[in-house]
Amino acid sequence: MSMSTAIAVNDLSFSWPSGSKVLDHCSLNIGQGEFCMLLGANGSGKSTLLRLLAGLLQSQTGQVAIQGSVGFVFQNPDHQLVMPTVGADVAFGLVEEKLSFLQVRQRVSESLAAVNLAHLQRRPIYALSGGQKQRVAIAGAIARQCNILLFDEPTALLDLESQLDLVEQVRQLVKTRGLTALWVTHRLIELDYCDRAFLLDQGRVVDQGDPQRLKQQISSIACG
Ligand SMILES: Nc1ncnc2c1ncn2[C@@H]1O[C@H](COP(=O)(O)OP(=O)(O)OP(=O)(O)O)[C@@H](O)[C@H]1O
Repeated sequence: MSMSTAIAVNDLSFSWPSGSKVLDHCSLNIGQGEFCMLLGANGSGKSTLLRLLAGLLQSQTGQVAIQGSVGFVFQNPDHQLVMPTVGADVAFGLVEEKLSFLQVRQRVSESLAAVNLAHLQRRPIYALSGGQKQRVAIAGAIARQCNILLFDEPTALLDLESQLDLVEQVRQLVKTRGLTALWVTHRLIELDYCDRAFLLDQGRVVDQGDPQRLKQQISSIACG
């Protein structure tokens, strides 16, 4: 079966002006409809890679090809939710698009329903749990019709129950809507939810494939 490529990274390198090399001839491919995870030690270049994919940073050498539009979900939702209420925040992401009032209302309610938050549309952001805030950020990306979702340690601030709720929800969204997702994590239990995983070390993909194999390998390194 051939699968079309949603994210292609080819021989990508990136250094900060200070000279430290963060990505070093990094390559990976992700097919449309895949839920992939990216693992690696602190400083291995995971966040930098996501920022290059999202166009928030420019690479010096190598290529990035993205089929579609990218939505980004950060570790701390308080850095990305800007409006006072749930519905207003999702609508705010649509200001650049030429939509009628009714179209905006439709997109907001449809995207909140997709993350099971339809009942919280009028709720102030400050009154949400961490997991609910992350779902508002995801609804924002869905409202903008992003087909590629990048997650930078989205569960780092969540307790175990909300962590597993979120990753399960993202898996369902990816599978029911044919989205593509790349999810950075340090929490190995989350590997149970993805299709494929990549291990980054010193700015290069050093291993990739079956998440359960990678999980065993990483936990044996961590314990050994
Ligand atoms: N704005 C910046 N200027 C200079 N160096 C930076 C900047 N941002 C990150 N770095 C450095 O780039 C390297 C890679 O950082 P990056 O955040 O991509 O790693 P990471 O794998 O996401 O790590 P973590 O798991 O800790 O989030 C680190 O050594 C970091 O100190």
